[in-house]
Amino acid sequence: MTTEQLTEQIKKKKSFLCIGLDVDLNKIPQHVLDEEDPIFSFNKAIIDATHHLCVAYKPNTAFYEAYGIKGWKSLEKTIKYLNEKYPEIYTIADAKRGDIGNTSSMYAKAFFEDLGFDSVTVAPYMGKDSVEPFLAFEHKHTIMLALTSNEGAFDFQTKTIEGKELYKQVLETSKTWKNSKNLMYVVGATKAEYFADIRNIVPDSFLLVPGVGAQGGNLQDVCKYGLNKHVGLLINSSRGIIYASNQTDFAQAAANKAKELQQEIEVILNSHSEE
Ligand SMILES: O=C(O)c1cc(=O)[nH]c(=O)n1[C@@H]1O[C@H](COP(=O)(O)O)[C@@H](O)[C@H]1O
Repeated sequence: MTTEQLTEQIKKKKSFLCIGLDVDLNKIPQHVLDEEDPIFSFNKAIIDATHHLCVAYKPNTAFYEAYGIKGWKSLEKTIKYLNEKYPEIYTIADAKRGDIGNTSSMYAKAFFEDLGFDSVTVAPYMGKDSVEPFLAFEHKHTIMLALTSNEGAFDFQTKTIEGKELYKQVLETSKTWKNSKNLMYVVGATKAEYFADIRNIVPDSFLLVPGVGAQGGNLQDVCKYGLNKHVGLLINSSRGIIYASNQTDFAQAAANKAKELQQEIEVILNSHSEE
């Protein structure tokens, strides 16, 4: 999916919500555990109940890899279901990959070609030749970690090196890479005070913003400086939506939580379009 198509969906659905499918078998309702493929059954119910309220889903691959081959199969079934039943939905494989060039090419092939995701998250630590193999894929996006939501973001990302914070250097340098038009960036919702500076460096890029809900980030604070003229934001919530209930009403409870966020987003979008 192109960024233009994603923006169209955001305007049509009045939502830039991304729902994180971080499925933990210890947290899902007991009756779903009796199904043949509990992870897929859980995802399918959540997707069917929430697809009209969001524009994207982001399975974090750790939650699938943790269950071995079975987990990987559940991930494959989930992305296939999304691509077949809801082709208008944008999909993100949250895998945080990145390695020497030929290895990165294989990671890109796995997520873009084999599984058929629209995008994948990557870490920038290994530099240009570790990210460019992902960027080579036409109509696919590489979502690079810029300033993450966790406390450890202050260990390296905000450190000043040769007069500039590292996360700023990552953003600036990545703009010089081949096919950089295929880049999006991860910025944590817990880092709202950094959005103005980030938007100065990447005014037109999409930002994937995790950390609202369970991690305490605030939607209004993020939107104040995070929005750009095309909207340019995807706000992710995982636990705050999918574990709203662990009873038989779990899918409806997730939809209610998603609806709360979507309505908040709709108000923001309406006032943004009037500016
Ligand atoms: O790349 C990410 O999505 C990510 C980056 C980041 O800085 N912080 C962060 O929480 N994430 C992911 O976003 C999701 C957040 O989940 P919740 O805190 O449950 O909403 C998890 O899958 C995290 O791995």
